[in-house]
Amino acid sequence: MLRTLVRRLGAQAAQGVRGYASEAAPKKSGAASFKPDYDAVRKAVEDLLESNEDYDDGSYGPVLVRLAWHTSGTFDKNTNTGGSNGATMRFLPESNWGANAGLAVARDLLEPVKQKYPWISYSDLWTLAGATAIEAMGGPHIPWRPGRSDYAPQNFVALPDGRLPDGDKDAKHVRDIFYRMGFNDQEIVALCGAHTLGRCHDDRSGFVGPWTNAPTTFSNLYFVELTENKWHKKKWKGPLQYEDKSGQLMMLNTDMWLLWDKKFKPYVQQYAKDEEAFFKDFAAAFSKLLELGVPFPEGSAAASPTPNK
Ligand code: HEM
Repeated sequence: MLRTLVRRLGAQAAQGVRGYASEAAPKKSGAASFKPDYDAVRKAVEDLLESNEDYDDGSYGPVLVRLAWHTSGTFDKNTNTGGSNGATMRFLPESNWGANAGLAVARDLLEPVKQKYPWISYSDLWTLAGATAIEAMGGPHIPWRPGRSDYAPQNFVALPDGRLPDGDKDAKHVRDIFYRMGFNDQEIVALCGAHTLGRCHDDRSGFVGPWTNAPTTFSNLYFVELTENKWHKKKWKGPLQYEDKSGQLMMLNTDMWLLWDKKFKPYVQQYAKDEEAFFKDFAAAFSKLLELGVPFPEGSAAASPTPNK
């Protein structure tokens, strides 16, 4: 029964992979002198960020950060499954999960970079693109190292849906999801500070609006808004979300729970006051997120090919 299921999912996976470049390993000829240039990949990603001024708030940065997070946030420490290794979001059913709605934009955006630098795995590319976007939008340096590989469609086992968080749920749900990945309360709050970027789209998640008035700049503004603004339930037919008096800014129920929960709240308050602490904690937690479940060679510490400038 299990075997049939795996086979069926494998077949779906093969459908889901259509349209992506084949898994090209670094060319063997001249392999001795081949040195992957990750800085060139970073540069190619940076060039894409503001390549379309009509897209959202003028930057693809936020959706690239969401791709890096969703490809990594499937990790389950108890079964050691999920995570960025394998880039399984290329395949059905994960590519079609409701939680991943809209991420085809980010995956397709990166496709020309993959074509130009075929030696990089999708899993390294997607995570490096997220780290690059954070830095390019004014955020901290994110320690990143290569080493992820892509599963061939026939070798991959589909993950169960439901590993990513739902915005209309409470603190227990948030803890269930992030503890499963191996994060603690402080890391959870730091990571959710990424909502300083980007916006919700009604045709993706069903929610609408940005969390801050500067959604293409990485800052601690999300925590400032959360603590200093006044939030009330939005009156509409859509899913439960909160809005401020202006009606321009929003918070998800899970965002509000960071403020309402006694153990989360001190970190929200700290990060609202101290951007440096937020940057430091975010960089550590985001780097950890991108590495969950990746079988790096022993002894290779997280390090970026582009050191902090
Ligand atoms: C309780 C945890 C979380 C929940 C429930 C949640 C939920 C959501 C939802 C519903 C959206 C809107 C998607 C859309 O309509 O386009 C969103 C966007 C976003 N999320 Fe989260 N998220 C969570 C944690 C995180 C984390 C940990 C990160 C990164 C470290 C992150 C980064 C982002 C970014 C950057 C966007 C904006 C994407 C864009 O503008 O296209 N989120 N999130």
